[in-house]
Amino acid sequence: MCGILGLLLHDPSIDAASEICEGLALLQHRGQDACGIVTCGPKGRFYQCKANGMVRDVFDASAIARLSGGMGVGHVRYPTAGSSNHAEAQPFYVNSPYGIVMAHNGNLINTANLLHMMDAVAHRHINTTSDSELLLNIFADNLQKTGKFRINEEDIFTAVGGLMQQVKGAYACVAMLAGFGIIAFRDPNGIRPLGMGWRKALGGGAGKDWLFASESVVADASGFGDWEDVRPGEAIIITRNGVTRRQVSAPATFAPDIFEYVYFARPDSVLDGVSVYRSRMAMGDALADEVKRVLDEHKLSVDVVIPVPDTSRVAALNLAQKLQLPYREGFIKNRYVGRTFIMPGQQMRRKNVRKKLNAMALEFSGKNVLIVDDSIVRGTTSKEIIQMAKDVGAKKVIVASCAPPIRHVNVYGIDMPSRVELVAHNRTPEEIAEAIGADLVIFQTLPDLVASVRQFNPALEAFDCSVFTGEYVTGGVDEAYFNSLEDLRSDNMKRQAEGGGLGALEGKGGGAVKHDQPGESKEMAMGCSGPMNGADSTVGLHNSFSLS
Ligand SMILES: O=P(O)(O)OC[C@H]1O[C@H](OP(=O)(O)OP(=O)(O)O)[C@H](O)[C@@H]1O
Ligand SMILES: NC(=O)CC[C@H](N)C(=O)O
Ligand SMILES: [Mg+2]
Repeated sequence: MCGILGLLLHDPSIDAASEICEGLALLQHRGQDACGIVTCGPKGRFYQCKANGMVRDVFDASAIARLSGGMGVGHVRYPTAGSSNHAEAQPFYVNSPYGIVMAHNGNLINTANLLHMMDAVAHRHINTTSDSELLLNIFADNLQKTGKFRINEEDIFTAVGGLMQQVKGAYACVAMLAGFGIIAFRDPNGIRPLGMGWRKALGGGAGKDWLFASESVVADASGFGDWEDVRPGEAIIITRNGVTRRQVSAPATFAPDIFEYVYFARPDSVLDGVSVYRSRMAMGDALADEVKRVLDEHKLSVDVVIPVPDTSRVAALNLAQKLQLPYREGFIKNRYVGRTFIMPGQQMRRKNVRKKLNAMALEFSGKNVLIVDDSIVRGTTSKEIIQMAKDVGAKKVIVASCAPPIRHVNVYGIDMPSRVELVAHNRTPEEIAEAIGADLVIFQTLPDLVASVRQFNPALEAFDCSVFTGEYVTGGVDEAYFNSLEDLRSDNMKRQAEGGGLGALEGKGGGAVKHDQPGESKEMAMGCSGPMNGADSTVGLHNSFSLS
């Protein structure tokens, strides 16, 4: 899950970079691997800074000062395709037919066909294994087909409409056209979130500043109001002359990813008309009923409810209140360690659970504890914390999950590529309990989870629940696809790829990408030096491209 952001200030003499940076920090929970900002300054010149790392590490005051211009696009990355190499940090840039940059949240599922098309038909070079670079090139190719020296809104809508017919998968995108404006669009199923808001222009006057962001929390923090969601299959263009929007794809089932509400989004965000916070409260209420039923069935009682910081707190508190049980913060979190689930390797994830959480003996010792988490995916967190609870004297450890068992891979922007890594895959709840060392595991039912979200916006027809059901709303996902995904992205393969250099991952990336040209590593091509970039090679990826 990545975070994307686009900002257009009415007054081009005010730099947008510092606000984009603050906004990205608010989206940090969506991606911790890499981040980037590209701004567009006078004469349509782009300025870029992107690298691996968290927002606070990549952008210091001098980096921000170099990012000139009153509009820009930003990204925080959690890789789901390609590699973690900094060459795949976003936004991506192409210089033909116009200067275009793009930030993408989601994951494409027909990349092999698209790569072939880019190579054999469009003759465009894709320099990384990122599906997002591919997506940008498809957009650019569609613009190129207009054959125009200068394009207009109509051409852009046509290009995005064409892209929506060519591309399968999940994509919420914010693009920027040099000297023109910002374009946002969302796939026809609206799988990944994206919204927009405006405020009175900084610097006064009658104009408006415009913001696009993955989550509404960014708008709250920077004074943007009238937040509304980009509609599935819609494209919106913002220039300094105003807003134009168009439904560019035929209607499809609107199916936002329910896992956004379970885990990904911040509780203070509102996505597609549903407060994430309220939905998590409802998840806690519904789970309380299921917990009561199962405990009665097993003739078990619980002394205390303990959340797993951070995400499960909201639900756990409601659950405890409904069951009239004490709620205690038995695990204390080191606030300086990020989210573990979105870390890239299993070893790192396991080590970080221990670094991040500490069990307080006084809340566990001699008690039957009910630990509540939002989800159990690989079981990394639950396995470690159950052991920690037992080490400090818990009598019985029962785990309750706000989400049903996750038995299927995610292909839409969450890095769950391998069935065998999922602790619930091919296991019954009893077997899951055994695998993670719990005395009992209790899962939310899928109808209860769906109702917890939908009750706040009955207009939502459906949700992407593929990780629970194995049903994929876009189609185009079959056994062969799962096998190839597993071959490419399972933890095992990632480890081997790290050991064997980038080639190991890239070799499977699809026929069109020519990674094996002698003497040209990906890093050289996209990194700090070389013909495309400007000066400043010593400071990482800060540079500017001249469009003249
Ligand atoms: O079964 P697993 O593979 O361990 O994945 C599930 C866990 O990972 C997430 O926590 P994370 O630490 O990423 O973030 P949080 O602090 O927001 O809860 C999630 O909230 C669960 O606790
Ligand atoms: N999680 C995401 O949205 C990832 C975006 C894109 N697929 C990447 O790997 O960079
Ligand atoms: Mg957690």
